Amino acid sequence: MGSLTEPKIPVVYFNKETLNPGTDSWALACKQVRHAFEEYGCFEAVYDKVPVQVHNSVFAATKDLFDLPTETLMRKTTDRPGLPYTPNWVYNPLFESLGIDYPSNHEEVEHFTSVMWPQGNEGFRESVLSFSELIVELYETATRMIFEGFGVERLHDSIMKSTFPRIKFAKYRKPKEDEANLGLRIHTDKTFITIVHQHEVEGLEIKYSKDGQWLVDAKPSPTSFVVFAGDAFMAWSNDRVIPCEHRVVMKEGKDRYAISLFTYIEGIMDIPEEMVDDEYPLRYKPINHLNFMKRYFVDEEPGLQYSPCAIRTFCGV
Ligand SMILES: O=C(O)CCC(=O)C(=O)O
Ligand SMILES: [Fe+2]
Repeated sequence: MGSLTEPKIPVVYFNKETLNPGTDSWALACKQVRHAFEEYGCFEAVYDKVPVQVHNSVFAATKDLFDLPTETLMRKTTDRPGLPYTPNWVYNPLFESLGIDYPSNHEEVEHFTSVMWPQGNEGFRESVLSFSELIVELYETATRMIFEGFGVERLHDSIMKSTFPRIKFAKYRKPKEDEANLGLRIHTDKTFITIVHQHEVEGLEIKYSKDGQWLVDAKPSPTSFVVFAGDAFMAWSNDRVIPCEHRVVMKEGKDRYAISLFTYIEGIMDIPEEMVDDEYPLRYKPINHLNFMKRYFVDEEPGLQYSPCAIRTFCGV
């Protein structure tokens, strides 16, 4: 007999009850996020701390950004690895994205804003800072829950100290009549954790790795944030968590915008001993995540960044 409910990614509520470490609701949420990561490699966080006006103004800022000429968007804003600007290139012709490192840091956002708008753009800077503070806080809380769920809360503070966050603004232009409607081809993220926040137009599709079926994706909403385990998290968890493949399909015939927080780990990331046992013997060497990024985003063919699990080749034992 078929299931009566649609296959969905798990939903975890981040609200007054669950956000209180030490309470039963917190402990339950820790179990839920661990289960979601082990089973699906992702979950939807329903997070009501982002006021609707912050949601609206950061997406208005995103539209302003992509209205700038391509030559402006190509300007150098950072020396850190990865691809700060991804133009509409051959792999994903509808997609372009641009990132800001340490997006809740005032100087970093000011620097980015002054490169894009030498005359200044206070509206952009302030909307990005207000939104980033909240999404970075969500990353910290979600990671705290995940670590507690796996019994490695002792490592949380050091991961936070070495986290390098980058916010990525993405625009997917609506396909022309003779164009395919694939916005972003199927991939896993090269991050430690990714949090995706969508604006109005749907399109994110997520695959359930255990049986390969496409899950009902999280619909855009000001309170919806999809938390993905990236390839570096897979290595850190010693393959207990397998990142889910996902893609963007443009179904609504409209331009689409999304903002994601991508996190990377600076320095050497060891595989915690708690992740290793008879069922999961050690599968990875300690990882320099940023070197992995350099290799797969800068030196190599850009297409390699979509190949799932490149991290196994990079640092598998
Ligand atoms: O736009 C989205 O909803 C997802 C973006 C994404 O998967 C990515 O940039 O890695
Ligand atoms: Fe992704």
